[in-house]
Amino acid sequence: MESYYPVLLKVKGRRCLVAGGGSVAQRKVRGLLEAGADVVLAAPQVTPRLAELARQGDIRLLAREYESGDLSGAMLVFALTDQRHINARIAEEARRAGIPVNVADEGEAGDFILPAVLRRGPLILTVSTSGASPAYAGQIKEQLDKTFGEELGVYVDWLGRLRELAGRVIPDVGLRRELLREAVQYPPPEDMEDFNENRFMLYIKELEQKVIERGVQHGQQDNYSGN
Ligand SMILES: C[C@@]1(CC(=O)O)c2cc3[nH]c(cc4nc(cc5[nH]c(cc(n2)[C@H]1CCC(=O)O)[C@@](C)(CC(=O)O)[C@@H]5CCC(=O)O)C(CC(=O)O)=C4CCC(=O)O)c(CCC(=O)O)c3CC(=O)O
Ligand SMILES: NC(=O)C1=CN([C@@H]2O[C@H](COP(=O)(O)OP(=O)(O)OC[C@H]3O[C@@H](n4cnc5c(N)ncnc54)[C@H](O)[C@@H]3O)[C@@H](O)[C@H]2O)C=CC1
Repeated sequence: MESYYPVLLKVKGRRCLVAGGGSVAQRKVRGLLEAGADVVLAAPQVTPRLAELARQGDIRLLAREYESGDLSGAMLVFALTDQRHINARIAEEARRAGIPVNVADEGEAGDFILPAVLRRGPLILTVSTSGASPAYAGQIKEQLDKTFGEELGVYVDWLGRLRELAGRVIPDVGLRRELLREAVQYPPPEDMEDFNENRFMLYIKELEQKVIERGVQHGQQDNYSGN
């Protein structure tokens, strides 16, 4: 079994070439669009949903078989046809062009594989079995879906704003770090929708006070090292 290296890629506005227009392509295109990719899809037949996306202008459809050269200028390539030899040919062309490729019918033949993905605003939970059992990755995602509600997205958004604010108002790196670690010990506040900067400042002050008190207890109030 391969040992894969997980990353989160920035694909916004970047061209991603998808060959194939079946249910697998539909799932992967949805993930690409969620991340703002510029999707070009080559396939003689596509699902109704993919046809609709093309009609709406959300993806560019080349309504024909994949042709050599279609992948030029792409950041990522997806070989998702039901023709094993075609997928292998596309993977070979991508490799020659130095473009990472995902191969649907033989994961290990590609350069990268996709995890099951659950999004809650900026919080992204991903699950992979390294190709051992895609169905199990999907099942764990379903379990996470029940555990992690939509409010987690609001909470993480809020933590992002707290962090941005802390960056502006707390120059001391060590204190800031203590504070931000402390902040995630809090349960999500009930009234996050009523967020305003004053409330935020109160929250930060409260946390800051806690950190300082703890520093005093340990006789380290002037000794935040930032490490
Ligand atoms: C290697 C990988 C490469 C890649 O596609 O990137 C790959 C490869 C293959 N999948 C196959 C089959 C199935 N794939 C799914 C579902 C998903 N497959 C996904 C990823 C991956 N699939 C990568 C590994 C990820 C990992 O292991 O963690 C998910 C997680 C993400 C996504 O696709 O977006 C998505 C779930 C998303 C969700 O639920 O949210 C189901 C379940 C279903 O359809 O309900 C089945 C049938 C049951 C089964 O086989 O388990 C086959 C055999 C094809 C054949 O028989 O011809 C191959 C070929 C091979 O084994 O190499
Ligand atoms: N990686 C994964 O998560 C999974 C992978 N698979 C594999 O992925 C393959 C595709 O699965 P589905 O989408 O369900 O198949 P599908 O049969 O629904 O769709 C196949 C698509 O490939 C297109 N196609 C055929 N020849 C082509 C060519 N020369 N150029 C461009 N497009 C071409 C067809 O027009 C069609 O749109 C399956 O053969 C299977 O081996 C299947 C399930 C999950």
